[in-house]
Amino acid sequence: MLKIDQIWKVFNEGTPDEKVALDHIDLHLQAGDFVTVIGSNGAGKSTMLNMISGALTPDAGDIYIAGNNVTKLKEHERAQYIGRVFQDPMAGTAPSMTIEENLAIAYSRNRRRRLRLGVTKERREYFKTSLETLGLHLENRMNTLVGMLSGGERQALSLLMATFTNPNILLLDEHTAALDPSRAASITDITKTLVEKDQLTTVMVTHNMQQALDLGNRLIMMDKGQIILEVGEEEKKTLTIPKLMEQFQKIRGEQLVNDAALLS
Ligand SMILES: Nc1ncnc2c1ncn2[C@@H]1O[C@H](COP(=O)(O)OP(=O)(O)OP(=O)(O)O)[C@@H](O)[C@H]1O
Repeated sequence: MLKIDQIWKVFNEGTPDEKVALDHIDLHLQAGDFVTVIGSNGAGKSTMLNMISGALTPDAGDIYIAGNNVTKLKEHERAQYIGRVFQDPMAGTAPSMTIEENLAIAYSRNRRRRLRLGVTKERREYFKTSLETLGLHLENRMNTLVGMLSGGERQALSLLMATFTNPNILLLDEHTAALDPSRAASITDITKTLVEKDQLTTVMVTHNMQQALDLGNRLIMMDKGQIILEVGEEEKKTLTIPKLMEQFQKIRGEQLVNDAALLS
């Protein structure tokens, strides 16, 4: 479903600030794979997500989604393949529109040809049922402006909207990092539910190692622009934070930076 083939990206090439952000990255995901991505600050995690979404283009290498080479497609041209939730709860939704209006926009994406008039009631029922799956009672607040919602509620709505079109790839970019622990836990649960419901192929960047272990069937660790560790389904079931730290030490010959967020 997703094939990242020898991606290379350097920022500020030829200047004193030159930085190799991605150093020949390879990643292949089968349909339904859910990979969690961890790594220290500046490892290249966001750059990799930006490559997949088309926000950045690689200097070398190719990206395939559902068998299509999308390397040269601009972000809006590959939006049909991708759902994305950002760290900032304000980023994925329109605050001056109601919950229902936000959902209607997300629902209509990629459905232009299939959209028929006169299904409003049906659609509203679908929105309600979908909102119920979040367990936040937002189905009773369809006419509330999204700007009035808490960060957690907004992030849950962003997740629902990102998955509405059944994207080929769901990108989660530290989407629980800005929330307090209980709201983050709730969004983690909702993520599990929504991804499992549609068996979405998912790439989730997180600084929270426990979350990286709890979610998904695969895990990768990045460092200095490289994928330095890939953990498959079976191994992931028995993986622990100390084991991960040990692996890092073995590969890099140094301790994983003592980053409080990474270890939270
Ligand atoms: N637009 C840019 N211009 C110049 N350098 C950049 C740019 N974007 C990222 N970088 C650099 O590329 C490297 C990888 O950055 P990236 O944001 O992908 O790391 P990350 O793993 O997501 O880090 P963090 O966990 O801190 O968000 C870093 O050294 C960063 O400073």
